[in-house]
Amino acid sequence: MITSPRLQIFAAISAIVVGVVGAALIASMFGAAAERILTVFFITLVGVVGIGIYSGNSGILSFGHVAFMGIGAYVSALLTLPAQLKVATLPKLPDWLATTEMGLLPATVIAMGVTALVALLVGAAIGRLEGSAATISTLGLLIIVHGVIIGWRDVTRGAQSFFGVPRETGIWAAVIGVILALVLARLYRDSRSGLRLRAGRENAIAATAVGVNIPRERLISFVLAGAVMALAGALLGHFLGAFSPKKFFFNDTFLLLAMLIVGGMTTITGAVTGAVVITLVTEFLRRLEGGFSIAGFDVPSVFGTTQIGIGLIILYAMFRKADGLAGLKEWEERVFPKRPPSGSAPALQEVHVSDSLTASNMTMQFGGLVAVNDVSLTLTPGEILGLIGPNGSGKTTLLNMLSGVLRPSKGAAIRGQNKLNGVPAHKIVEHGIARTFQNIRLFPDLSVHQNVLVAALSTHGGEDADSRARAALARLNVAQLAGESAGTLSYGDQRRVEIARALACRPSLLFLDEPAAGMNRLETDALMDTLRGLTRDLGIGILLVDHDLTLINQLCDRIIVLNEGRLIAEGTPDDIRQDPAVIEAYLGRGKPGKKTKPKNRDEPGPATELAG
Ligand SMILES: Nc1ncnc2c1ncn2[C@@H]1O[C@H](COP(=O)(O)OP(=O)(O)OP(=O)(O)O)[C@@H](O)[C@H]1O
Repeated sequence: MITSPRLQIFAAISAIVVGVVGAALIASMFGAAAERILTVFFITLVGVVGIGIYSGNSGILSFGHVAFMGIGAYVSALLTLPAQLKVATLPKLPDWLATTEMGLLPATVIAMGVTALVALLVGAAIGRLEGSAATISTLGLLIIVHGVIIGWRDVTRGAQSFFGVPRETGIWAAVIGVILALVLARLYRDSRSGLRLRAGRENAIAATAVGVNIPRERLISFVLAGAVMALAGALLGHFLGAFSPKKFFFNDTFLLLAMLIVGGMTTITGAVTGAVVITLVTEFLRRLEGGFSIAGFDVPSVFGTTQIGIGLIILYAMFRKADGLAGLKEWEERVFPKRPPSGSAPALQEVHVSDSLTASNMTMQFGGLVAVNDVSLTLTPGEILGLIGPNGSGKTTLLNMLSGVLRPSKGAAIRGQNKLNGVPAHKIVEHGIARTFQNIRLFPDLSVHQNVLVAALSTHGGEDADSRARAALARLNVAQLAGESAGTLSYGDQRRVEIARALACRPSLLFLDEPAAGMNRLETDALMDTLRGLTRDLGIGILLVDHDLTLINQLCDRIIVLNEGRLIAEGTPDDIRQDPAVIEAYLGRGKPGKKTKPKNRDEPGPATELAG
C-alpha cells in the first residue's frame, strides 16, 4: 500500500521516466563522450539513491553501503566473465562457477539477490544499534568487506585489477537501472514500511508506542538499499570492464554521501539534486585542476581542487541548508499538496473490551532513587482515572512502566488475562493501550495526516487504517490541518494531533500525560469536552496525568495521588480534596522548602486549586 496521494506518485514516476529518457536522448545527440558521462552519472545516481533508501528513511548515516556495491560488482562479474578467462586467471574457482557464463541481466539479478542476503545478515545486527553506534558499525562493514575482497584472492584476484569483465553497460542499461532505482526508492518511501521507518527516524519512542517495530523496518530498508547498491555495482563493473577493491572504498563512499547530504537525505528529489550539483561542480573543477589562465594570469595547478570544492559545498549546505538543497519534501509534495479530506468523516468505533488494567506493586529504581515505590492501580474502559502529585513524584515514570517504555524494577501489570511485563514496547498497543507524552512527541517532519495514519497502519493489522485516521483527526478537530507538517503547529494543536494519533490505534485505554500543558483556558475546556466524549460515547478508559487540578477535578471519576514515588491517596475528587495527606503533600505543611500558604489571599494556592 502506498500512503501518499496517487497524484503525487503519478507525477513523481512520470518525471523520473521523462527526465531520464529525455536526458539519454539528448546525450545521444552529442555523441559517445556525452553518453559515457551520462552513463556514469546514472550509475552514480543509483548508488546515491541506494544509500538514501536506508540513510534517508532511517536517519542513520551509512558508510557501509558502498561495500554492497562492491559485492554486486564482483558477484555479477564472476557470472559474466568468459569461462576461458576464468579458467586461465582464477584456476581455483569451483567448477560450477568457472563454467558459468551468463548475460548482464541474469547476473545482475543474482548479484542483487546475493547482496540482499548478505545485507539481511549484517542488517539484523546493525538494526538494533542507535545513533552514532549504528553509523560507526556501517564503517566497520565497509572495512570488513574491503578486507574480505582483498583477502579472497582465489575468487577476486585480491588487490589486483579484476579485468576482462564484458563491457555490457551502455546508456540504455543505465537508463533502465536508474529508472528502476528511482521508482523503487520513491515507492518505498511512501510505502507502509517506509512511512513507519520515517516515523521512527523522527521519534523512536513515539513510533514504538503506536506499534512500529523499528528494528524490523530498518532491516527491510537496509536489505532493499543493499540490493539497489548491488545494481549500481553490477552496472559500474560492466561499464568499466576492470576494477579493483579500491573502487568500492572510502573515495566513492565520500562522494556518494556528499551528494546525498548536499541534496537532502530524506527525499528522492534531494538525491537527484545532490548528484547533479556535485557532478557538475566536480566536472568543472577537474578541468581546472591542471592549472588555467584567466585574464592573462596563469593559475598554477592545485592538487585536490575537486575534493576541496566538494568539501566547500558540504560546508555551504550545512550552514545554509542543513536539510539539503531540496529540503524535506519531494517536489511533487510541494506542487500537489495533500488536501484536507472533504465530506463527512467516519466515526470512531465504540470499545467492546471490558478488561481492566491491573498494576500491582509497581516499583522503579534509578540507581539510588526509587522514583515509583510499590504503587498499585486499576483502570477500566469507560472511566477516567486522574493521576496527580507534585513535581518529581513519579507520575510519568509510572506511565512509562505501564506503556512498556520502562521495564519495572518490581511489580506486575496485567491486562485481562495477559501479563504486560516483558511485552516489547511496540506490542503494548496490541493490548489496547495507547498514549501521549509529557514532552510532545510528534513526527515533526511528517504531515499531520501521516502522523495519524502511521499509527492506524501499525495497529489492528492496518485494517481500515485510512478511515480510522480520518475519524481520529475529525474527533480532535484537526482534520483541516491534515496536510500541514506536524512540527509547524501551535502547542495546542500538536497536543490534539498527538491524542488523535493515539486514538487512531483504536485503543480501549488511553494514557494522557499532561494533555492540557501549553493550552489556554478555552482550549482546555474544549479538550475536557472531547475527553468526556471519548469515555461517554466510545467507552474508552483514560489515565490522565495533569497539574491542572481544575481539569482533573471536573473530569475524573477517581483520582490517585503520588508523593515521592508512593501512592498516598485514592478516591473520588471529593475524597481527595479533603484528604489530609494530599493537602500536606501539596502544601508541604511543616516541611522546609515547600509553600505553607499562598503568597497573598487572591492568589490561588494549591489548596484552592485542589478545591477545583
Ligand atoms: N530515566 C530516568 N533516569 C533517572 N531518573 C529518572 C528518570 N526518569 C525520571 N527520573 C527521576 O524519577 C523521579 C520521578 O520523575 P517523574 O518524571 O516520573 O515525575 P513526575 O511526577 O512525572 O514529575 P513532573 O510532574 O515534573 O512531570 C524524578 O526524581 C526524576 O528525576
